[in-house]
Amino acid sequence: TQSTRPQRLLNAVQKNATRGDPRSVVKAIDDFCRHKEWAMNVGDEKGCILDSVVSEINPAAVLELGTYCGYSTVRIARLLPPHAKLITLEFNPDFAAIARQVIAWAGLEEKVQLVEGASGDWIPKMKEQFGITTFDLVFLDHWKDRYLPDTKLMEECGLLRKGSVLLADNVICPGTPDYLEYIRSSPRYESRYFKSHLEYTKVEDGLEKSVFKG
Ligand SMILES: O=C(NC/C=C/[C@H]1O[C@@H](n2cnc3cncnc32)[C@H](O)[C@@H]1O)c1cc([N+](=O)[O-])cc(O)c1O
Ligand SMILES: [Mg+2]
Repeated sequence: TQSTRPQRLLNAVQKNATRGDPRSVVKAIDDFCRHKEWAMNVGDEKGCILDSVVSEINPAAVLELGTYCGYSTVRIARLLPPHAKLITLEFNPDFAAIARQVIAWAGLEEKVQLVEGASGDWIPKMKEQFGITTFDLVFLDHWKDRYLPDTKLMEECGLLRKGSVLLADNVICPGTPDYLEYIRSSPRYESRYFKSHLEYTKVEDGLEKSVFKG
């Protein structure tokens, strides 16, 4: 049977990265995507901005929307303090299966809870299912038309506190115009755009960092 790109990405990790070494897993995926097959990971350039935001917040509770192959899951989880938790939502079972193996190869299973399902279904269940009060950081990287409805849902479900940070990928390419319009005009957020490039290309893209004011 024909392999899929996520399967070939996992093979590259298992071939080129060292078990238990998250940095080598990140490097193996970036090398694969830069030299073999492009894939929609946040990538190394925007990944450095993601790293700096995670390190600055030092979050205890992180939510990632859209795991895909687990690249940003590994990038974030490798920086988390002990006992911190990253919950990542992925509704495609094939992608979830690959991501679980990438996360395991990095040795980060203890810090990551991968939940198979749709963000719209799971956001309302975060408190009861995982004992979450609020998230310190949310990384949005799923379907771009879901950023706004899911942000409103997180507000309604009381998952954001004064100081919670939303970090959104792809606000330029492919673009999330309705989300940007909302978050930049809302008095409840302080937003800042981090200009960068679409992963592994010279096309402009960037991350929008928004702090919830409560
Ligand atoms: O389309 C992009 N990302 C969408 C990512 C989607 C991923 O999140 C999951 N998902 C979606 N809604 C979900 C709801 N709930 C759970 N998982 C969900 C999908 O199963 C997929 O694994 C994208 C595209 C480009 N690009 O250059 O074209 C570049 C990027 O960096 C991108 O992130
Ligand atoms: Mg993205």
